[in-house]
Amino acid sequence: MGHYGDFQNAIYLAGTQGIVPKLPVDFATLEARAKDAMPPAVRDYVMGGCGDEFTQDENARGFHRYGMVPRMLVDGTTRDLSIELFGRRLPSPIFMSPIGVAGIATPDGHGDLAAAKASALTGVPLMASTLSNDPLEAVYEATADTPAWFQLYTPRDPELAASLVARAEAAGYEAIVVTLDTWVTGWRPRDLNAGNFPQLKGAVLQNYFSDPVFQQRLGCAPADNPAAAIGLWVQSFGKVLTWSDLPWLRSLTKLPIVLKGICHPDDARRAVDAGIDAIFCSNHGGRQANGGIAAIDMLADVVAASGGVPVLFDSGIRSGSDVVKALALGAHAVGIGRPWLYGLALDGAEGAAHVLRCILAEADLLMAVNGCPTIEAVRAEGVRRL
Ligand SMILES: Cc1cc2nc3c(=O)[nH]c(=O)nc-3n(C[C@H](O)[C@H](O)[C@H](O)COP(=O)(O)O)c2cc1C
Ligand SMILES: O=C(O)C(=O)c1ccccc1
Repeated sequence: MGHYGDFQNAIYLAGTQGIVPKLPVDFATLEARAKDAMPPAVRDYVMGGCGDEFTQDENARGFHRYGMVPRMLVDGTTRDLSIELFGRRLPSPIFMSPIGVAGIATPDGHGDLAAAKASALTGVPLMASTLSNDPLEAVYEATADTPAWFQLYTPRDPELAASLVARAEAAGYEAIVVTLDTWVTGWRPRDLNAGNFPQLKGAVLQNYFSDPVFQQRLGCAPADNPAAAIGLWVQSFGKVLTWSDLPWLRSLTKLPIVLKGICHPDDARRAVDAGIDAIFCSNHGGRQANGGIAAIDMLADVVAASGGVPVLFDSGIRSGSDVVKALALGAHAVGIGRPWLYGLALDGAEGAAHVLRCILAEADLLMAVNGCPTIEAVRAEGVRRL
């Protein structure tokens, strides 16, 4: 339960004292500012996608194809944006999607801790990436009282996979999110033209370097032989998961398991039949495959196929209105990706928190204006396809 729209009052009130927000409240200006602020290697990696970035652009453009119709004479004085997920009541329906290079997006190299702090400041859960500049235990600590989930890039070495999952569970993460679409890297011209792949320079590999199984396989401390450590990471990364691996994944943890990267309703159905706890409809922000349909255009079908199992969604969310549209199309919770990273790059934890607050404020005010003060009402009202 939150009055997220109050953030707007605070901005206008500060304005009467001549104070304007440190960061922009809209995505376009934020992106332009972040573009200038990020070092080129981070900028290309974060802003770029696959091929000519058709799918990446379509993800955001796709939201223009849906419109809400306002309802009047509804008492929207108090709004309830809370949801229930993984046995918890969460104050809002948004979460921070995993971003593997957050660690190098702040000058101190501790962007993952700053992201976790933004989560703590806002109550918006962080889906912490396997690719991190700080070990997952430290990232979890920094999330404080806000629940956090661990995103798993499943290593080829089953014992290393088991170790990462066990560490995440022991640390306190409340779900394991298995990303399915990134066992091989998609064709990314911006990074290829610059010959830039941060992981190969040793960035964001701390979850591996701090892992006892990884260290045992390496035979020395990663710091003693960084080149060998990076080489072992290259060998370890990217298990090719198939349906037959789901029982093994299930055996690794008691936590809820989420599958990230499902866009086809048949895949959603099969995952639900296999006992998966939640589906994450996402095309990785157009970073893995170009030429694909906008993720938002598949959401309703995935929801219909999931038979009531919660469907998380991301890819192209840029504003509060995008969040509300995704909810109206049946998403249970909505992931924010690049926008929080841009906030983080501009002003650390405070910058990421600012972006999340803006998105929540817009969603809250939109629900008020549209006469849909609860998420149930948003879903019942739905959206029109233009
Ligand atoms: C720079 C960057 C790094 C990412 N790293 C990861 C990752 O480590 N794990 C993962 O599952 N998804 C990763 N993603 C994908 C996001 O979780 C999310 O699906 C995507 O950003 C959604 O698209 P949008 O940001 O354009 O809305 C990454 C995305 C970006 C932009
Ligand atoms: O950049 C990404 O989106 C990402 O998550 C990733 C991670 C490892 C290898 C390739 C891509």
